Amino acid sequence: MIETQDLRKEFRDGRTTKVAVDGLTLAIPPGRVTGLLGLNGAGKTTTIKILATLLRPTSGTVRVDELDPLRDPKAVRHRINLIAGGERMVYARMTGRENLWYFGQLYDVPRAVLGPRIDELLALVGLTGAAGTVVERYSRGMAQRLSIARGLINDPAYLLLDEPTLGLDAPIARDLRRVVARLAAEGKGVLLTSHYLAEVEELCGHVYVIGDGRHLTEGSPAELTARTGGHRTVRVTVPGASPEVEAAVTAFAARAGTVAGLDRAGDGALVVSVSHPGEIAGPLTMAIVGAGGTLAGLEVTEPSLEDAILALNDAAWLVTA
Ligand SMILES: Nc1ncnc2c1ncn2[C@@H]1O[C@H](COP(=O)(O)OP(=O)(O)OP(=O)(O)O)[C@@H](O)[C@H]1O
Repeated sequence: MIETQDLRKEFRDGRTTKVAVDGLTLAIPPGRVTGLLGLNGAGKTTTIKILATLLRPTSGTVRVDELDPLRDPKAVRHRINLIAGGERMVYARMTGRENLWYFGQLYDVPRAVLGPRIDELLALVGLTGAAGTVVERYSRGMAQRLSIARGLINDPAYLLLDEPTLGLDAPIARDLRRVVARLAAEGKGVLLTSHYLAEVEELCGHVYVIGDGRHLTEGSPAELTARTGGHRTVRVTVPGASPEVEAAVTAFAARAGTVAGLDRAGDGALVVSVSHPGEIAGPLTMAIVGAGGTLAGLEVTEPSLEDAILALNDAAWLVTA
């Protein structure tokens, strides 16, 4: 388990002090993808750099399987690895395989282990065929996949992923997500920051939301969405709807404390759309059927984590403004 307690990082620049991380207490257990979310400048990268032993915290503690990175940096570095999507973390003049040899030797991976591990990792990220090609001839997606393999070369127990799919095409990003999910399923602890909330929603079992370096909230993506009062939208199509149906829908929405969207489709069918935090699909359809309408289609869109985070950030602004 990686645990932080009251982590704080200040950057001093002349007379001004910027508090990038302000009292964060986090847990990153094995076997789960843990998300770290926040707007630009929230303190995500600084936190990850502290966990990766690249920055010293101003105060607070970090423990990696009970080890203190300040006292035992070498042992900690053997347990963790960092992959930052925005940065080129491999050498352009070397081939994929040479890069992995190089980084494996930096981590003191025994030669007998390193050879087979490199083959496995190249296969995992789909670069077996390009292993002998110099990286400057790789596409951006290939270089990023090699960075993932590089991040696994020391077989870390914990993987710190800072925007791993940044700028990648959708199919390549999807492949990477599969790799990340598999690694967590196999027992690795993963910390993920990402601007793609759908990615966080798909992968993370638990998410910390931070703003201005401070803890705002945490929970599973579903819990966060529910807690911030996200609205689910119900869309119902009613062919040949009478004015009574329209009136019944409007009255139902008013009783539920919302407003119904009423549109006519090309074929004259009434398309009703109602947003509400509660379970309203059932009562809405009963109101329609009760007024003599028939249903041709029903679609429920769940509230997204994106809505939840935006709501949280608005709330944080209100508190700090
Ligand atoms: N070396 C530094 N010196 C001074 N200020 C810094 C330094 N590094 C980061 N900061 C500041 O600390 C705050 C947090 O930055 P950080 O990069 O951790 O945020 P982030 O959440 O990763 O943002 P982004 O989503 O834009 O990557 C920002 O206000 C940033 O300007």
